[in-house]
Amino acid sequence: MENQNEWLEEKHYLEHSLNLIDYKKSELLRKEKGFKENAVALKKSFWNDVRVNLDTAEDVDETFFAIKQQVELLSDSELAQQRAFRNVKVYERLQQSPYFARIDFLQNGHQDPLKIYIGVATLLDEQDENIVIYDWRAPISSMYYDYTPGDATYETLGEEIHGEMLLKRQFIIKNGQLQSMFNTDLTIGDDLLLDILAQNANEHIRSIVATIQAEQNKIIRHVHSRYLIVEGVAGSGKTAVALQRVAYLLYRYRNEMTADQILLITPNQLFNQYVHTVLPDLGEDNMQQLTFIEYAEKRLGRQFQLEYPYEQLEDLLTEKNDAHYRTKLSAISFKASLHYKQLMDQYVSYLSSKGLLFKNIVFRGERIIPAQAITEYFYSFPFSMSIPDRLQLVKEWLLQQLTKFERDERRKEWVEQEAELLDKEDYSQSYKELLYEGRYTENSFDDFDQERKKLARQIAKKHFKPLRSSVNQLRFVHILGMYRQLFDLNSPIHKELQHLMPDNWEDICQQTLPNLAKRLIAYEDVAPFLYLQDKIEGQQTNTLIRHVLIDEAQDYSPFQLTVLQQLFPKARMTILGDGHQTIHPHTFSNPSLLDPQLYGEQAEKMILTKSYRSTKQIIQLTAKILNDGSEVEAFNRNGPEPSITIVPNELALTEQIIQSINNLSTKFETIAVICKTAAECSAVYEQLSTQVDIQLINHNTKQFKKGILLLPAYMAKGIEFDAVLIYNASSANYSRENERNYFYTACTRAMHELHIYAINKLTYFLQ
Ligand SMILES: Nc1ncnc2c1ncn2[C@@H]1O[C@H](COP(=O)(O)OP(=O)(O)OP(=O)(O)O)[C@@H](O)[C@H]1O
Repeated sequence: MENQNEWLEEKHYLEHSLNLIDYKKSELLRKEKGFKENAVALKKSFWNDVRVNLDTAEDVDETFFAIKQQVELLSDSELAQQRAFRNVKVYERLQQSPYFARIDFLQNGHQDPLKIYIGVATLLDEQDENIVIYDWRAPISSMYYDYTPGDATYETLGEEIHGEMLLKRQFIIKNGQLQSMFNTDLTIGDDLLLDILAQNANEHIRSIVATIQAEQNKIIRHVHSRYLIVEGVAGSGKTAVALQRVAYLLYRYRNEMTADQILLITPNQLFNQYVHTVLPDLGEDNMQQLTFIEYAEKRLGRQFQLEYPYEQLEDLLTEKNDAHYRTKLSAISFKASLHYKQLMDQYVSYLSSKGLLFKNIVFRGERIIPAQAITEYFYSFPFSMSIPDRLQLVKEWLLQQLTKFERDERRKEWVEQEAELLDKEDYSQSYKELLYEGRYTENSFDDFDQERKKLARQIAKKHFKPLRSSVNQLRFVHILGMYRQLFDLNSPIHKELQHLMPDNWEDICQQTLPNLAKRLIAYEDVAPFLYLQDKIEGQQTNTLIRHVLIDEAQDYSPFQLTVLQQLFPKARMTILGDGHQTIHPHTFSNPSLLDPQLYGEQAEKMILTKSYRSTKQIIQLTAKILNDGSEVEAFNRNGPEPSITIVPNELALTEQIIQSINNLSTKFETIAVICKTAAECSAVYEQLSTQVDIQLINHNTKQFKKGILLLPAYMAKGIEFDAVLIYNASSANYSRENERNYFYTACTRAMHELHIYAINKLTYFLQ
């Protein structure tokens, strides 16, 4: 009976909330309509309300301010309309499921407990006085995630509030209907979590707002240190937590920070799509998302060809020759290290007094300012001036020189010839300009002369424009030449910096120079190249970004971190990763971004040891791959034992895989066949695509649909699937110790079932 009463009481509260949401939404729609009409009216009457008078300087000022005022009115009105529109969307979301939990809290010293209903946004009553639903990010809501009924505390405005949690209740509300509710003694009801984790995989990661775990809640709400490092085992919710954290920061700093001031650095475009729906689901605008190589492309892509991270990986994973493999690996590791940064710093200080390289300035095939002259001018300034400051002066000087050259060119024959070839339009344009300048009188003797001069000026200016623009962009500085110079064993720099170079520097030079000769910047050279460019041309910064989150941080090098720190000097950072999933070679034998020592005293580290993605059986098997005694705590969810099948040849392997896909398709929506490389995927696709409907995923894929997928392990990074089939985990295919993490990453993508196949002999990672 008591239960029946509680059910009715909750149904009543839900009804009341839904009515209130309806009322608030219609009020807002009414207001939004008003804002819209206002904006339209303002646009219509814009010029009626502005008296344009440009007679005197005062009139110009007055006109300017009148226009400015109108623009401000219009943008206020449009902003209010946008805000209202966004809030309507929030109400629409609340209409589906207004809240997911309730806690009753009796604060020490108070008489009556407070009933706190928790949802994805705040809902106030008609008078906007009382809170009907609390936002999950409100300080008081924190207790839902942190405590079981009993003593509970939360912090608000720097003060700790103590009391007792009398009730903790969870609801499942769908389409505005109360479907179930249950009181719980556990921090977050295991049953609800189990239910959620047992669901099928999705094309997008889901919001975990109703089931955030206490250890995750700490990360989401942490605001004290500049750098927050989160090291968590595979499937522990790092990505999910990162997204909830963004939503939390947007709420907590709602008057100071907007979504476009937060940047999530991701491994690839596929991952970008995988995560991009969570914030809108939580009622927030999306943050910016960027991959490191995309940033580098923006800076260097027009002048150079860049090697992409997947290309570097493919290259190494397919390298059969052990000696080549070792050399490549050691070059990559060194270039990712802070030793290399030190070498680069020394190099830059060397360049301050000699060795800076410039390009000749060439006009119409003729060298008009030789590089040597630029060098002399540059080094005529005191060495105490920074290189970027001196370059600014060189730039000004070059622009002046170009003005002189431009003036001389006007009198040259090629200009006259070009003037004769001009069409009517150019003539009439120059005629109009002369009239405007008052130099064309229509009855003066020198009108023709004036026009000729004007055209000559125009032609010369047009031809010098690209040159000016490249001088303005400091293109006369030969960054590639200077980077190349570093690897020239005959250059004096080699002697100067030899003490900072590793023993195999000669091998490194041999590997690097052919690429640079082709204007190809290898992935391991990208961050150092950008670093050198910034040291010479001046630091590029983005001070707008206030928070940077780096997901899969184990795959970034210390050098890349330096570049990012310098690029975003005002940003705090959340760095999330798992050392066991390090797959990019530049991070081998370098300090990990998950090491707080890289950041000094401003860093705090939190650890997540429990995995939520996979069944207990999958976690037990994948933990064996690690082979270093690390513990992965499994959430208690059971499923079938993973299988390991050894087959004699490729034909048998294809048969087995097809059979398995057919079986699994009856239970699951997303099944992934994971190969080692894209090259292997292409070959397998040939065999499988004739028999099953399979999507081949490669580095160009931006989105995947539910179904059967075929992809290399590095593309599966950060993503998960109902069932995973590992294609050929043979000892021949996975034989290098460096590939252990790679193999682990592939296997840990499975949520419910994992099936491993190998030709002849299983990789020793699983023996
Ligand atoms: N508190 C939670 N409630 C519900 N689901 C959760 C929770 N925490 C994690 N999950 C689920 O566990 C799965 C793994 O989460 P996520 O991808 O964020 O883990 P990860 O640590 O980033 O994994 P990896 O490092 O292996 O890529 C996701 O399906 C996520 O929704």
